[in-house]
Amino acid sequence: MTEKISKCGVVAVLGAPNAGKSTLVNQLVGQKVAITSAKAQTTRARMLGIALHESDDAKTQMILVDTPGIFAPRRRLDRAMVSAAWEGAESADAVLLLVDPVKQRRHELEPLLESLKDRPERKILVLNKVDVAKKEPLLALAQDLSQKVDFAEIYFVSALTGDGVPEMKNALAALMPEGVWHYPEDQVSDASERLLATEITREQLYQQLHEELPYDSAVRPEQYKQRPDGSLEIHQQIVIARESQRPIVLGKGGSRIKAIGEAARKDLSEILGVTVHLFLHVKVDEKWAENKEVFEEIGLDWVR
Ligand SMILES: Nc1nc2c(ncn2[C@@H]2O[C@H](COP(=O)(O)OP(=O)(O)OP(=O)(O)O)[C@@H](O)[C@H]2O)c(=O)[nH]1
Repeated sequence: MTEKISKCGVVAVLGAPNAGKSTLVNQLVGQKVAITSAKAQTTRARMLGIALHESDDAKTQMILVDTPGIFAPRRRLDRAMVSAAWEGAESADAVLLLVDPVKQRRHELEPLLESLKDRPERKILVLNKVDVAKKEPLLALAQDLSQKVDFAEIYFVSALTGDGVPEMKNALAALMPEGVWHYPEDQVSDASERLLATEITREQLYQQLHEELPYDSAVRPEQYKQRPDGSLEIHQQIVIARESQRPIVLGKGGSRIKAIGEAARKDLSEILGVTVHLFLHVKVDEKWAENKEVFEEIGLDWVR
């Protein structure tokens, strides 16, 4: 029996906020590594997912860079998100542009298309959400976008149901260069557990507070330690910008924060495969978004 060729490469996943990048990365990896939510701009940290692919002649490791949604930055926090996105796309072997054909406003894609145009990597256009999109406008959009950028391939998928994803994954794997794997076979993400844990809590904040959640909130890791029985004790701080936001997060008699903590704890226990004890504390810090230390803790570089 001949040995299979080893291949390894980086795929940058670009797209507007809410296009479904995190859902797609999770689908390609086969488990939850990036958080998803119905609210735009959820992805703050640059998270990696690692997808494996095997064909008749090759075993391929694809390092997926799940970039934060790209949009015109104003605040420092937003600028850091955008800078992290482009850093992710810097040395990729393929760039995948993911578009939500239902909600995406065409003109808002313009800056992204413009910057993609001259990039040297192979570019792949992926139109997402085919489970809810109508066929004719979808084809028209594909045609329109490929007039602007020279896409090597175009795929129609549903990141949610997985429809069309295996075909797209085959094509991506074929584009990866020969080389040794960068990560061990069982590793699915390079995000540290500490950071992943705060992302899980933040996902619950989004899900349970819906529109009431102040945009300028963050979850900071405080303590992360293993107890002698092997279980994990995790303390996190939910930072909000104003005292008036505290009752929203706490809920009546603390019921909200309790539900948030309970759901996050369950999710974390499942993902990490150990019993988790999660403690959440609410802190008011008007200036947290101007604090370098907080930025670094939540996995962002400090940009001016
Ligand atoms: N119907 C449908 N919904 C989808 C599909 N893919 C993603 N979604 C939904 O679209 C919303 C956004 O998905 P995310 O994966 O969080 O999007 P994102 O691009 O990572 O968003 P940011 O973190 O804001 O950059 C979620 O409610 C998903 O469930 C799909 O194929 N079909």
